[in-house]
Amino acid sequence: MRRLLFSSFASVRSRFAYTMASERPTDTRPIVISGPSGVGKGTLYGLLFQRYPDVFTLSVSHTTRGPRPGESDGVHYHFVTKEAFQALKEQGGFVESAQFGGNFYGTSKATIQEQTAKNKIVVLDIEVEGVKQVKASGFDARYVFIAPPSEEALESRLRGRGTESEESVQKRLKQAKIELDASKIVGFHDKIIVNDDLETAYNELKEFVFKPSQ
Ligand SMILES: Nc1ncnc2c1ncn2[C@@H]1O[C@H](COP(=O)(O)OP(=O)(O)OP(=O)(O)O)[C@@H](O)[C@H]1O
Repeated sequence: MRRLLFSSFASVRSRFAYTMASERPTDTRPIVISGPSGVGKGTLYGLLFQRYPDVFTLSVSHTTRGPRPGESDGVHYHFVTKEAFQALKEQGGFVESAQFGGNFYGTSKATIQEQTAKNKIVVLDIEVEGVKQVKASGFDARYVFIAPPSEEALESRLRGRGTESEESVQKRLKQAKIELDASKIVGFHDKIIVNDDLETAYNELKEFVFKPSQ
């Protein structure tokens, strides 16, 4: 859902001491993070990026929508035409792609390879359908699901963020049920983190990410 909104984590980040660390995980596979909108995915990986700026990076998606003011090509998105998107899709160039509101979005294999070549661990923030596609593509990654402590907490975070219309809140809560159902499939995710207390959830994420590869 990052595609709809790159979340602000300023309000919660002030609760943390700002420390930049230099360790690197030994497992450098991309990390796919999913979970319902408003659960705190962006907040959690935002903290990881803030503390390990040289280690992690968010995958830059392709989109056929036009840039919004302040967005630059290659930074916020790779802005492409529908024809170019379709051509890349036909060549099997995406690990996942989807359509929202008449526009196409996708994560290209080349983008992940380029970011990995820059010695970065790539984080993908995608919805459950995308996660299924990434898995089906045989792409080697680690899968993390961020769960809310309760449906009520999720609704209150979504409303508290102050970014959604009532219609959008309802749409996201409906989609949340689909995301939560996927989290119940045994083995679908490598790690499920309940984002109740932020610091505890962040530490769980960090611990998982830095867990030595088996
Ligand atoms: N543990 C927490 N306790 C209380 N509030 C939290 C916690 N984690 C995040 N929040 C708040 O919840 C709101 C939603 O968080 P965030 O925007 O990171 O969610 P998201 O999962 O990235 O959503 P989207 O998928 O829509 O981008 C934000 O206002 C954030 O500050």
